[in-house]
Formats: sequence, C-alpha cells, structure tokens
Amino acid sequence: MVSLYDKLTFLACDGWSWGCPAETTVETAAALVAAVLAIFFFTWWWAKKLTKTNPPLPPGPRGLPLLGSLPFLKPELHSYFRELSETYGPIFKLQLGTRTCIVINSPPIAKEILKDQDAIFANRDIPVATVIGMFGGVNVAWRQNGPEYSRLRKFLIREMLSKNSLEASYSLRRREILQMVKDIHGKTGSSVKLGEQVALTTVKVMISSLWGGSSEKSNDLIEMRGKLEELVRLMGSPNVSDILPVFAPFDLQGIESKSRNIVLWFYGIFESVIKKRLKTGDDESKDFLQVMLEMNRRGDNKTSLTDMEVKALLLDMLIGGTDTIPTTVEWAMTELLRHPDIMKKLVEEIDTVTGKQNLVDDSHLPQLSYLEAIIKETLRLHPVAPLLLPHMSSEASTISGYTIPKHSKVFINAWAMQRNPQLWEDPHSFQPERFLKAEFSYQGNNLVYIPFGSGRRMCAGIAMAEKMVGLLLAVLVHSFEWKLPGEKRPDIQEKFGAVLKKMIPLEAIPYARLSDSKLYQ
Ligand code: HEM
Repeated sequence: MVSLYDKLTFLACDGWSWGCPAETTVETAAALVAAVLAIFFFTWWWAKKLTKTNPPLPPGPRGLPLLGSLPFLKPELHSYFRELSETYGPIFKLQLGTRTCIVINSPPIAKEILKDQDAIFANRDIPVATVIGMFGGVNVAWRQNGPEYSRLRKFLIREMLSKNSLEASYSLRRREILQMVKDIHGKTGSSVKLGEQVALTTVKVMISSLWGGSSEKSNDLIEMRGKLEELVRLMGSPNVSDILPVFAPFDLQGIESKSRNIVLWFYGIFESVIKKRLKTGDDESKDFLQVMLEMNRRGDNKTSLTDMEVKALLLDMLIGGTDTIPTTVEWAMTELLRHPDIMKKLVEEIDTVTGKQNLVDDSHLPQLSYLEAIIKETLRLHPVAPLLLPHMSSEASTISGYTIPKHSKVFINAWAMQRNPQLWEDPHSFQPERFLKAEFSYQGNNLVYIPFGSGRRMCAGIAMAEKMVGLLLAVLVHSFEWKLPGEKRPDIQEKFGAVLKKMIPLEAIPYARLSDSKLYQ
C-alpha cells in the first residue's frame, strides 16, 4: 500500500510537475490522493456490505477491487484451484474482473450442479472468441440451454454419433488407420513424435467421417491441424474482453480477430465441400455430411438444419475430436512406456484376441478389457478437459448451503476429484487394475469419475472417442514395439489449456512386430 501511495503521489506531483510549484503542493496532492483512495475503498466496502447475501456466498480469496483475483491466477489453473480448495474448502468463489467464478472440488457438490440442479447450470459462458460467424451462437458446445440446443444435441447424438452411424463410417476410419500403420512403418528405427503422428491421423479420420475427404494433401492437413489447434488455444486463452466486457469492442489481445479468421477459413472449406456434394448428388456416401443433407431433404422444420447449423456442427465435431483424441492416446502411450509391465500385459491381451497375423479391428475392441481399463486410468490421471467446459447459472440458486449468484461461471475440477486421496487409493500411481475391480462408466453416473462430464451437457462424442482412442492405441502397440530414444522415462509434466497436454511431447522409436510384412503395406 505504501508503494502504491508513493507511486500515486509521484504521479500527482513529479509526473505532472507543471501543476506543483511548491512543497506545500506536495502535501496537498498527497492528501488528495489519500482522500480519493479512502472514498474508493469505502464505496467498495459499503457496496459489498449492502450486497451481503443470505445464505452467504461461498468462501474465497478477497482479491483486489475491480480486478478481483486476476493478478494472482497461476497458469496451471487446475492445480492452482486445487491449492485454493485446501484453504477455502470444496466449493469456493473467485472474482475475476466482473465475472463471479465458482469452483467445485467435491463429487457430492458436483452432483448438485450437474444432476440435481442441472437445468439451472446447463448454460455456457460463451467466450468472445467464439461469437464469430455465429459459431458460438448456434453450435452445440456453446449454445445456450433451451429447445434449440436440445434439438441440435439430439440430432448430433442420435443421427451422427450413434452406434449405427459410427458403424456405417467405420470403413472410412479404417482406411486412415491403415495409412498410419504404413507411415509409421516407413519410420522404423527412427524417433517419432507420437502425438503429432496420431493427431494427423485423427484429422484425416475426422475429415473422412465428416465429408469422406481423403484427397487433402498432407500440407493442407497440417495446415488444418494447426488452425484447429490454434482455435482451441484461443478459445481457452484468458481474454480481457470476457473478463472486463467494457473492453470487448477493442479486442485488446486480438483474440477475436484471430478466431474470426480461423472460423471463416473453415466455413469456406465447408461451403465448397457442401456445394460439391449437392452438385454431384452422391447419395452413396456414408459420411456425416450426407446424414445431415439427407435429414434436410426428408425433414420438416423440426428436424432440418439451417446452413449455419450444418457448418457449426461440422466445426464442433472437428474441434471436439481432433485435439482430445490424440492427446489421450499420447498420455496413454506415455504411461505405457513408463510402465513396461503394463505394456507387456496389454500386448499379450491384444495378441490373444487379434492374433499376430491380423491388424486390430473395431470388432476386437469389446473383448479388450485391459485396454479399456488402461484408457479409463489414463483419463482419470490426465483428463483432457480438467475443468470440463465451464457451465453458467441461468438464475441464482443455493448449492451446498451457499448462494450462487445468477450468471456465475462454474468450474468443476474433475482433475482434482480424480486425484483425491480420500476417493482413490494411491491416486497418483498409474494402476489400470482399479478399473477391472470396480465398475466406472464414462456416463458420469458416479461423480467421482467424470472425464467426459456428467448430466445434460456431458460430452456428445463419447461413443466416437471410445472407439477412436481404443483403436488407435491398440493398433499402435500391437503393430509396433516401441523403444525410448534415451535412458530416461518419459516425463508427465502437464501444460494447462483448453486441452491438458504434455509439456514435453512424447518421442519413441517404432519396430515392426507382426509376422506378415504385407500388413504394413
Ligand atoms: C477423449 C476424448 C474426449 C474427451 C475426454 C471429451 C471430454 C469432453 C468434456 C469434459 C466435455 C464438457 C462436458 C461438460 O461441460 O460438462 C465435452 C463436451 C463436448 N464434446 Fe467431448 N470429449 C472427447 C471427444 C469428443 C469427440 C470425438 C467429439 C465429437 C466428435 C466431442 C464433442 C463434444 C461436444 C459437441 C461437446 C459439447 C457438449 C454440450 O455442450 O452439450 N468430444 N467433451
């Protein structure tokens, strides 16, 4: 406070010395600054007193006037929130600029939000970075709760990401997985950045599933992958425009303009793909675009989609899948390379089910229970969305005996709950066996384990994620033996963002392990 006082006095006199001719003026200026500060703090304190709520607001750090706790935030938000919960308890409040944020670190309180009062908490605090080209207004992930949201989500889950749709588009996915095996085989004996390799395959799989495209050149795919990664990064970046909306028109960090360019770039691609499809009238395609166009052809106002919704859904799925799936596979491979005994047991399981004369196929996955346990354990320790996607309350409510004001932004710290020593035995060690002993589904029924969220806003792509992560991981460890380039175990440092990635990308060296060399061609 002394130094702030000194700085302000300096500004009042030295900074504008033309207004301070004599020593007495220094004292006057100092008194003036002190008076302004006193009025400011008194008004702030009085406003707080007047707005005291009953029941009270959750506890939390005090923060500074206007900025709240913004200056104290640490970049690794998920672990910082856990630290704060040690002081303030399982539910606490943070003021970030004009935004009231509520952080939940306990399953019973998460249940109140995501299940018991989910109608109130099923909205999103739409980031300014997504309100571009209507994207954030009409897509599933950012659309506000209501009949239009339910219609679109139902469509996405029932028509596009259903078991039948996924089975129909399997041949498209398989084609890209075979190409990945061939590409990796070409790199036998040299170091491969596994995350990048899988990410490129995932983009191809997503494009194939969405509009059947396989003709994109690899440079175009790399560009597309880069743009998706950048868009996800921008959406997850703290933006002054979101925190202090008065600055939104100035787009101080350029986040909105960068996001706009990327969204419009994707919309341009989608428009040309749709135009081409309508022109050729290719009814035989089994991709998602065809499903959407068929729906529109058959549908009435209730079921058909607007042009903008078609584009927003395509982008939703590209964003939903292309970062989450490869990141999960990279974390799983990291843990397997850190635990050779677990890797060995997994390879034995796949050899028994698939044999060494075949490549792993979708139909083998239901029999690979140890693989499933490994993926579940990976998502327990390394959930790609550690704080889920923030929810927003549409009205004031009471949670766990505290008032949650209307329009609060709610973070559910799945990462902290899934590492809580009171809920998990030896929580920091990688032990897939725990998922063989106890039944935990991805549907978020038991709030102790929610890597895909829970309730009405939970992930819409679980079925696809399960299939893709399972197939990619099984193919990688069954087709190749992986060695580390050095002596050191791969590290597990995290980098927080919209997706929780590895700080240091995983590198490993592949060697072919299947007897028939034709399987690699
Ligand atoms: C390992 C892979 C994935 C993980 C761990 C994951 C996790 C999540 C999480 C935690 C949420 C937020 C839930 C909430 O706010 O409560 C979410 C939302 C969403 N995910 Fe996923 N996801 C994955 C893959 C996918 C895929 C492949 C797609 C689509 C192709 C997808 C589409 C979506 C959509 C559309 C939403 C928004 C749902 C809504 O707001 O109603 N996700 N995901």
